[in-house]
Amino acid sequence: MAEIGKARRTPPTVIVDDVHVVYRVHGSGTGRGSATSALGRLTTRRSLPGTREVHAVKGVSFVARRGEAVGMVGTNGSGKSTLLRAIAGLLPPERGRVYTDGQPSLLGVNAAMMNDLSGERNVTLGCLAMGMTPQETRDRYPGIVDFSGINARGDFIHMPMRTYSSGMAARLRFSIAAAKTHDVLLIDEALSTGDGTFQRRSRERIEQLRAEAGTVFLVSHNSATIRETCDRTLWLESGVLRMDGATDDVLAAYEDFTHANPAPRPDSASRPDPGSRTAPDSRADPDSRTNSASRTDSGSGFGRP
Ligand SMILES: Nc1ncnc2c1ncn2[C@@H]1O[C@H](COP(=O)(O)OP(=O)(O)OP(=O)(O)O)[C@@H](O)[C@H]1O
Repeated sequence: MAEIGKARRTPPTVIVDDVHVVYRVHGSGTGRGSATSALGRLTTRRSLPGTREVHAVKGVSFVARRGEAVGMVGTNGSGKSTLLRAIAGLLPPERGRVYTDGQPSLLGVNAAMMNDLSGERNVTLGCLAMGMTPQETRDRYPGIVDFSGINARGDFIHMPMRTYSSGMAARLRFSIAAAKTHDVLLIDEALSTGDGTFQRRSRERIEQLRAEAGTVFLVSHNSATIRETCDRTLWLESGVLRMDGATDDVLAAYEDFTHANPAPRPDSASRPDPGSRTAPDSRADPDSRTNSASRTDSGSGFGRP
């Protein structure tokens, strides 16, 4: 477990101890089965015949400390988002434990917002959901709208969110989440959306959040973003933590790896590496997925949503 320089002296905020996360994908079996047989499987914890398991995170351990911004890199399907969700307490580990000091907040580009409601209503709901009082919500509202830049080209904040571009929606989501000081803020690719100006503002806000004693995790495929934001980086590959260290060292090793192992071209998609990727159809149908929840071993520090 690598720990970086001066951060070693500050208290830990996240301890990930030998965490494994397994997805169970149902739907490749032949019939639906009876209620009695389903009940039997529940009580004996046997899987449905035809259930596929995806071992997305395999024995990952590390400690993150107050004031650190930790990048997370890895090729597609390497387990970065899954690990973030496990740290956020949204996916129970199959094995191992996650301990957090304070409430982790996951900010992903897919975080739920109400598309039929206006940006304004979403800001209010988001602030209340993060635990702000109605008065705090009213006080922060103008700052959030300003930060997002949503109104730069007209009065979009009063329009339904479904009229926003994906970049605008991501900016508003980031602005809502960044309005609060988080103990542990988990950001999944949020900075890669939005224009250059917004990305710069986001980086500055992450710096402030760090200074305000939080810990920030940032998943991104953009090495420049990771380099500018994080001084420590974790590299995940096929669910395994391959490297944990200073960002420059980890990115150099990761970039060597991706040059030596370029991503498969679309015409070779018919020959996937069965060890590293799930068949695409298992991600396509949300109803066919069940997250492994047979055993919840996560630490007591979690506030479950
Ligand atoms: N809900 C799910 N059900 C089944 N398998 C899943 C689910 N979500 C992710 N997976 C699988 O788990 C593995 C890790 O996926 P994950 O999304 O964590 O990777 P990632 O590193 O974030 O990928 P990317 O960089 O493409 O966003 C992949 O094999 C993926 O297909």
